Amino acid sequence: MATQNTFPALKNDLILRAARGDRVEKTPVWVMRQAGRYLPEFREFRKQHDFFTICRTPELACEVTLQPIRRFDLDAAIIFSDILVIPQAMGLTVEMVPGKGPHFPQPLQTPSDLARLKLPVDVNQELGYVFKAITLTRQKLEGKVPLIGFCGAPWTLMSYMIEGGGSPTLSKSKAWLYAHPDASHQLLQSITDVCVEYLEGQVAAGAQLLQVFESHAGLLGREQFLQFSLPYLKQIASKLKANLQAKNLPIVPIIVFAKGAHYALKELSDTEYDVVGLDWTMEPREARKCVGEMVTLQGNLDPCALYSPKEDIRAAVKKMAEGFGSQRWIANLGHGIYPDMNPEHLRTFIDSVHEFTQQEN
Ligand SMILES: Cc1c2[nH]c(c1CCC(=O)O)Cc1[nH]c(c(CCC(=O)O)c1C)Cc1[nH]c(c(CCC(=O)O)c1C)Cc1[nH]c(c(CCC(=O)O)c1C)C2
Repeated sequence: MATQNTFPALKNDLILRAARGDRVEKTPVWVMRQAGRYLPEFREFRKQHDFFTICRTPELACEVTLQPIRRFDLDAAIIFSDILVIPQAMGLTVEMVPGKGPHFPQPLQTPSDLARLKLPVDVNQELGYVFKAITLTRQKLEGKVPLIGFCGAPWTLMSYMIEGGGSPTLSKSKAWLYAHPDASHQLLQSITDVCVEYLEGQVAAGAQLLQVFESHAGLLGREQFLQFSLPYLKQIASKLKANLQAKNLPIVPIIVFAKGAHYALKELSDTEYDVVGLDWTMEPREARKCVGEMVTLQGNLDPCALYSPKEDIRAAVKKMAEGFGSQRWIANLGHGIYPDMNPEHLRTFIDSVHEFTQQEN
């Protein structure tokens, strides 16, 4: 059974308090894709190392995770990895094509292809490299900020496994939902089982907060989301928390980020997730009215707002802070930061969150 390592004492627990709904003296902030191509030091590093080699080598993944923490006053680190390590663990080949993104040379085409998946997955064997990276990074962070672990949600991973890469319509994977609902549920359940064990392993390795990325929720309508996404998201949170408790591991807070699922915000808040992430299309006050007071919200500045001059970024952050209020909020962008963004504009975003949310006493 997994046992917890000992780690340096945590000096900044703002994000953990905000996630649990405890009082904070200022709003914590982190940014999706904060370790990545917009940083010149990451681009330099990538010239020397292949993407999945970085993910699979704990020392390299740790170094890249720490890059944004050295530069900015962030309140959390997120382990460098990718959501597509789960499809790899299930036996599919995934390549990262520079400048293009992920590519599956042999995606799933028909339900008979499910037989190609290597099931059940031995998570420790296939994904143990992520656990090692987490443990090393937690040590190297020296308690400066908490470390976030993550995974892709079942529908988002299923869609990559069928589309074979990014797709503007997801028409092939959505076709499965309508033409092969039973095979779709079978695949979604297999992915869910891996997600639960994978997140548990991340906590055992030292992750202090988790995020589940349902990046492709927006292309599902409400009906399809309630049928093919939400039940699996719910299963992940409830089974994970039960397993953590049974194994005497820390019951860490979990964030669900279902991009584009404005149509199911209430349902998302009625789950065992502690935090609901918002994309930039949702209005903070409306979202708060919809979800009530018992859940923390995360988000949600339009990432493209970082293209504006610094003064406008500050004004946008001030407005966002007024909308969310001072408690039960984790500041973030409404999706990941883009590769061509100026890191100094990200600094303005981070510093103005702290400036505008600092409490008097
Ligand atoms: C959390 C995370 C992810 N990827 C990376 C991280 C690292 C940690 C961090 O956030 O800093 C590194 C991470 N992952 C990738 C990169 C760039 C690859 C490179 O360096 O060449 C980086 C830094 C590659 C990647 N991997 C993926 C894409 C998107 C492709 C598409 O358009 O469909 C891309 C471009 C899949 C992916 N990967 C991820 C998501 C969920 C978040 C989101 O919605 O953006 C998704 C959808 C999650």
